Amino acid sequence: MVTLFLSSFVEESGATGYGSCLEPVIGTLYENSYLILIPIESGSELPLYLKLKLKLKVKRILASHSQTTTTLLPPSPTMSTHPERNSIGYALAPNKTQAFIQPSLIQQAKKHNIELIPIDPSKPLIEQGPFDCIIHKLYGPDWESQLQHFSSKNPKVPIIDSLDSIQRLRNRVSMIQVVCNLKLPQRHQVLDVPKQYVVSDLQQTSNGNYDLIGDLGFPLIAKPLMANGSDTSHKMYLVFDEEGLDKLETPIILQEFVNHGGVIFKAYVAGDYVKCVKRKSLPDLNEDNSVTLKGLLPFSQISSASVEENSDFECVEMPAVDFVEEVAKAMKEETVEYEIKCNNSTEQLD
Ligand SMILES: Nc1ncnc2c1ncn2[C@@H]1O[C@H](COP(=O)(O)OP(=O)(O)OP(=O)(O)O)[C@@H](O)[C@H]1O
Ligand SMILES: O=P(O)(O)O[C@H]1[C@H](O)[C@H](O)[C@H](OP(=O)(O)O)[C@@H](OP(=O)(O)O)[C@@H]1O
Repeated sequence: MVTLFLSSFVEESGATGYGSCLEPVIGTLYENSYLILIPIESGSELPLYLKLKLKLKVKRILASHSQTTTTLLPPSPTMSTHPERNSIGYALAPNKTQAFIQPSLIQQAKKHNIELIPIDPSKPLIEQGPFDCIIHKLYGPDWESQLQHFSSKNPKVPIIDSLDSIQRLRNRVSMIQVVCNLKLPQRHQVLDVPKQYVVSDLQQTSNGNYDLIGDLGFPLIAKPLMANGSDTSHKMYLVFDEEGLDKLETPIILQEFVNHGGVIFKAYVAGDYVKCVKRKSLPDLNEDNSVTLKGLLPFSQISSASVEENSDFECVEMPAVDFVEEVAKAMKEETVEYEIKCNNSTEQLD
C-alpha cells in the first residue's frame, strides 16, 4: 500500500526535473515515505495557482517494505504510479475544497490511479471509504473522535495530519515553542520569537507581582490562542492602550509588536525542498504613525492582502536561502523528534 501525496507540480521557466520546481507545499515529511508527484506541466489546463498546501506528515507508509528513504517518485506521464487504484479520502472546509480539489486535479489524479473521495464529516467516517489514505484539515471534538475511531480500525491507513502532530501546531503557544527549541548553527542572522503571554483574565495584566503590559508595551498584538483553521483563528487586534485591552475577550494571547518593515516571509517545505515567498504584513508602528491610534484595530490574514502599487515591497530583499533552509530543516527535525516522542510516550499530551 502506498500513501500518495498529491501536489501541483509545474515546470517553471524551463526548469525541469522534480526537485526544483515543486509548487509551495507546507509539510514535514518523515523518513521511509514515498512522495508521488503528479506532474502538472506549465500551460496545462490546471490553474497554475493551484497549490495543495496541506500541513502534512507523511508517515511510514510502506508496511510490507523494508526501510526505505524518502524518495521523490516522479511518475512517467504514461505509467500508472500503482497497479491498483488508490483511494484518498479528503475532509476539508468547503472553501478549501473549492480552492484545492478542482475538477482538473481530480482528472489529473485519475490518470495516475488516484481517486480523490470527499468525506462527509456529518456521517460516520468508519462507514465511508475504504481509503488508502486520509487528508484532512477539520477540527473539533466530534471529528477528532471520528478520526481516532477510524484509525483504531484501520491502523495502516495514514491520516495526514495525525492528531498528535496537529496538536502542537494549532495552538499559538506550543507552535511558537517549536521555534524556541530549534537547534541552529551559529550565524549572523538571529532567530527569535516575540514575547507573548496567554491571558485568561484581563485583570491579570497588571497585578502586584507582574506588570505584563509594562513588559510588552503598547501597541501590542492580540491573537486567538487556537490557530486551528476555524473562522476565528485569524481574528487579531492591534491594541494601543488599556481601553483597547479592556475590550478583548479572553482567553487570548498578548504579544509584543515587533517592527519588521511591513513584509513577512513564508517558507513552504516538502522534504528537503523549501520555497520562500514574500508577503504583505502590518506596517511598522512608531511614535509618529501610532500616536493618533486609540483602542483596538482589528485585522485578519493580512498576509493574503494585495500589495499597493509603487510600494517598496518589491525592493525588500529575500532572506538568505541557506538561512531559510536551515530553519526549515531544524523545524522538521524538531517536529519529527516531537512526533516520535509522542508515539513512544504513554502519557497523554496536554
Ligand atoms: N509580533 C508581531 N509584531 C508585528 N506584527 C505581527 C506580529 N505577529 C503577527 N504580526 C502581523 O500579523 C499577521 C498575522 O500574524 P500571524 O502570522 O501570527 O497570524 P496567522 O493568522 O497565522 O497569519 P496568516 O493569516 O498568514 O495565516 C502577520 O502576517 C504580521 O503581519
Ligand atoms: O497563502 P497562504 O499560505 O498564506 O494562506 C494560508 C493562510 O494564511 C492561513 O494560514 C491558512 O490557515 P488556516 O486558515 O488556519 O487553514 C492556510 O491554510 P492551509 O490549509 O492552506 O495551510 C493558508 O495556506
